[in-house]
Amino acid sequence: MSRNPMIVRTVPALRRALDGIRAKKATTALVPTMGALHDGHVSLVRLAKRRARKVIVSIFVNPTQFAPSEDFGSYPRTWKADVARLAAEEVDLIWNPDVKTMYPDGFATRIVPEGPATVGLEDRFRPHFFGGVATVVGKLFTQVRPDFAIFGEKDFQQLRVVTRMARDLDLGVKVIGSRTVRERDGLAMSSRNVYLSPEERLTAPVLYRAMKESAARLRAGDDLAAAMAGGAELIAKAGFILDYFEARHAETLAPIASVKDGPVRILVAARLGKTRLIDNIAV
Ligand SMILES: Nc1ncnc2c1ncn2[C@@H]1O[C@H](COP(=O)(O)OP(=O)(O)OP(=O)(O)O)[C@@H](O)[C@H]1O
Ligand SMILES: CC(C)(CO)[C@@H](O)C(=O)[O-]
Ligand code: BAL
Repeated sequence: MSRNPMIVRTVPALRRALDGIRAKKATTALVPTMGALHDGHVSLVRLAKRRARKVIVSIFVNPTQFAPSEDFGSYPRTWKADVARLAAEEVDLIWNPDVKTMYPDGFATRIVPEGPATVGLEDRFRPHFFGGVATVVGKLFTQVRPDFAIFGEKDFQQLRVVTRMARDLDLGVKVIGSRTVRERDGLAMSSRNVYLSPEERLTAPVLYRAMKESAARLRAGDDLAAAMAGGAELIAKAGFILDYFEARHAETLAPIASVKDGPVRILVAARLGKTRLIDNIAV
């Protein structure tokens, strides 16, 4: 079955659509995306449907989370295919503002997250990133005012930062994390995977294999530094340029010295040719 979602592009049209939904006292869940949808995004939509009666998906490639040297201009844009996928999932509303709608002339306000979840990892290599994400997600939450918002664990640090922001600013949104969907060979699905050459695509699952190997060593009682160095070496040998390969506390994202320091998550970011991939797993 397939049902065409309503598509809105201006704030007044969004308000009218949401008034209609709220008049029916329906609960709402928002799935923020940058489009180029894949099965990972679809899994978020399906979780949203289980949580709420009405599902809103935003599609907006947010310029403020890209550095000038990054891929904002070339980021994959697949509008028609995205709408077809969301129709097949019977999504109710697509919120698709343009850049001028989100950032009108004179826009001069930013949400700057701080605290342990923002220390290191992505923030070290993309220092502009969480300010851009928090600002746009803060706007999306105030525009849509959903009961729930679904984010993927694939972007684990983002999930933690957004959860904290929603609480800190009393945005009234319950942020829910959804597990990472992988290709059959373990590679985490990502819109940027289309950048990989056929040869790089064969190498890319090494990230997941390295995390699994380090996790197994940690579970077997290996020293944390040694287990992490082993994983990092595998990744470098496969031809990646490693940004980070770290074990952190799964809740606070604080650095840890031993697996006894709490539930542990391994997080990785590495570049293969011109493609930067990130991933993480629980230990
Ligand atoms: N493989 C996946 N499994 C589960 N959720 C995912 C997956 N990939 C992305 N998501 C989630 O989808 C939401 C939208 O992400 P986005 O549109 O940036 O897609 P992406 O595939 O992560 O793209 P990118 O290549 O830019 O990282 C985010 O909450 C993200 O964590
Ligand atoms: C949350 C998000 C939609 C904000 O632009 C983006 O960072 C993403 O797609 O993960
Ligand atoms: N999925 C995270 C969005 C970004 O890398 O810009």
